[in-house]
Amino acid sequence: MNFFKYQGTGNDFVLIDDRNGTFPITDQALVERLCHRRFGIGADGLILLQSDPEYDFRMVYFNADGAEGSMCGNGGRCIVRFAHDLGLFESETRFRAIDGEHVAVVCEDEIFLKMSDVSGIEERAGMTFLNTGSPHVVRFVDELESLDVVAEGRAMRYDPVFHPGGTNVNFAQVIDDHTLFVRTYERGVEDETYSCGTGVTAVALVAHRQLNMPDPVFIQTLGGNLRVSFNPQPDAHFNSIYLIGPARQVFAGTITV
Ligand SMILES: N[C@H](CCC[C@H](N)C(=O)O)C(=O)O
Repeated sequence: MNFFKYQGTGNDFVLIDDRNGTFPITDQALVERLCHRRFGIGADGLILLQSDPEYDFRMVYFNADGAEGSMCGNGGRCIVRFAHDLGLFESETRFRAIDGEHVAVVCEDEIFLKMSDVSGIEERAGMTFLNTGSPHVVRFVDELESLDVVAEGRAMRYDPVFHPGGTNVNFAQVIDDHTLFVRTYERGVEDETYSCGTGVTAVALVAHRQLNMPDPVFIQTLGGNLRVSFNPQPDAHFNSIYLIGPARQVFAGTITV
């Protein structure tokens, strides 16, 4: 089986062209092994590109633990680049993911990915929580570089108010009037990743709502820079949300197990 490896701001994924639908989709142990950084290829997740009768393609995303995940923003940008590399579209595409339809545009190095509309921001047990396709807590801190993101993130990730699914946890530090530095503890990877697309989207919307940060919000992550553009609506609803940043292929190979 052939595979490709892509990364978007250091969030890395195994991409498989599964348009013939032969990937053993229920084999969670196989996906986990392929994502393992010692026993496999190594990745934060695995994504299948499948055929869809109504769209250019369908995205099926698995976290590194082998379970099918909710929406992945960086993975979404990576599969758009993959579909573009496969010649499935020229500059603009429509595809289906677990949270519904997405449109995206390839513009040189950058992918503009339209995210699902957001229908509110909640306070749960003192934590700011919203769903951008995946569930996210957003917490602003002063000293992000020295923060123990894994320990602090894990404590909230399993908090009973987020049962049964749990949540991803983002920590953000204000850099200037339109820029944030963000680090994320990702559920399903159960570790800090270099960047999380649905996470930085969540942070940008909360920064607009709570800190009046204007559109677009610029985000620095451990793996590079992203920006998030949006159209604010009453009651913390948002539409026309775009996650914008680079995504590229880093290698191609053959799975032999
Ligand atoms: N890395 C992903 C998030 C995956 C979401 C996953 N960790 C979950 O909530 O199941 C992103 O760029 O949006």
